Amino acid sequence: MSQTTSPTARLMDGSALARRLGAETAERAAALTARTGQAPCLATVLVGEDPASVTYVRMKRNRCAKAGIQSRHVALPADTGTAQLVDTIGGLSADPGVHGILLQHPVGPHVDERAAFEAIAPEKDVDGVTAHSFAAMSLGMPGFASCTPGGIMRLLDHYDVELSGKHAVVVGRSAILGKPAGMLLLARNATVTYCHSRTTDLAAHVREADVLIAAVGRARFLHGDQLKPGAVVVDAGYNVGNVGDVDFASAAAVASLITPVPGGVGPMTIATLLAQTVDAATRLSGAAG
Ligand SMILES: NC(=O)C1=CN([C@@H]2O[C@H](COP(=O)(O)OP(=O)(O)OC[C@H]3O[C@@H](n4cnc5c(N)ncnc54)[C@H](OP(=O)(O)O)[C@@H]3O)[C@@H](O)[C@H]2O)C=CC1
Ligand SMILES: Nc1nc(=O)c2c([nH]1)NC[C@@H]1CN(c3ccc(C(=O)N[C@@H](CCC(=O)O)C(=O)O)cc3)C=[N+]21
Repeated sequence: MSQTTSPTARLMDGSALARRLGAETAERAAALTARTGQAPCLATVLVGEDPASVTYVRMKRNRCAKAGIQSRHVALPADTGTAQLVDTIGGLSADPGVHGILLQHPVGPHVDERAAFEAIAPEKDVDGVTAHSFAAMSLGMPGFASCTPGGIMRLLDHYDVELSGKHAVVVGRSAILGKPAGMLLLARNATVTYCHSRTTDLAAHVREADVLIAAVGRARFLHGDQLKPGAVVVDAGYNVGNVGDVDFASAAAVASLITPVPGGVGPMTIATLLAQTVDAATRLSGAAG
């Protein structure tokens, strides 16, 4: 064994864990369909034709099909206004054939995305984007977790990452990622620091992180030389060219555990969405778990 080999972090394999969770979800979907005669159904709503968004939604629908979950796609033109979008989502909220609703973010600057999210009935908010879901999650009440943060927590738990008393630093504070990720870590007794575009001396905060969540949306924004040795690094970034927010090679030499991109947080997001869709369908059908 060479003394000069740099320590290499263990990978947190999101693809493998997502496959396991997916198989479990497929079993639950099949059992529910057999019991009720109706398969769980996820409605996906996409405004415009942004190529990345089109791809994500297609991935989600393919994954649904594999798990025995029906999906219903609603494609709206790019110039759809807030009122029309709210109306469409309101219709899906009231439709008994739909159990979960996903509005793909972002919807474009001319639409009030918050208003559109709030048109999702809380019991169908399987993507965990409504104020109701955020509050429930933050207060430890029953409800759907925001999918990406929920997937991150499943991954951290699977790899037995201790969170209590640890310093978790979340870089990013968006409504569907950074902010709820911090709330879930806080609920698990981590000491949480949020960093964002107005943070002064980001590097000083990042250096103190036992657990680092990168949710910035800038390719290779964070590097190994900024990390505390042995840190657990979760890269939620998914940027053009399929690269994360963390420079993987340099970070893997310093971290104890790290998520790859692709193959880390992304698959866990979709697996969480599907699991929560079956949860919603189970509750809405009145069938026992
Ligand atoms: N794998 C998955 O399932 C998912 C991946 N993503 C990926 O995660 C990344 C983030 O997405 P999302 O949260 O939606 O992005 P947003 O653009 O909504 O948020 C980015 C956040 O990063 C902060 N930020 C931007 N620049 C800096 C900087 N220089 N220093 C510190 N903070 C900064 C912003 O701060 P401020 O608030 O001050 O503007 C903001 O809070 C993207 O790469 C996206 O593709 C997103 C969702 C799911
Ligand atoms: N309301 C809403 N909810 C979201 O959860 C949401 C959203 N809007 N808008 C866009 C982002 C992005 N996102 C991804 C999900 C999975 C992968 C994923 O599975 N990626 C694979 C690679 C897939 C491939 O490119 O082949 C991986 O990382 O291994 C990536 C990105 C969810 N988002």
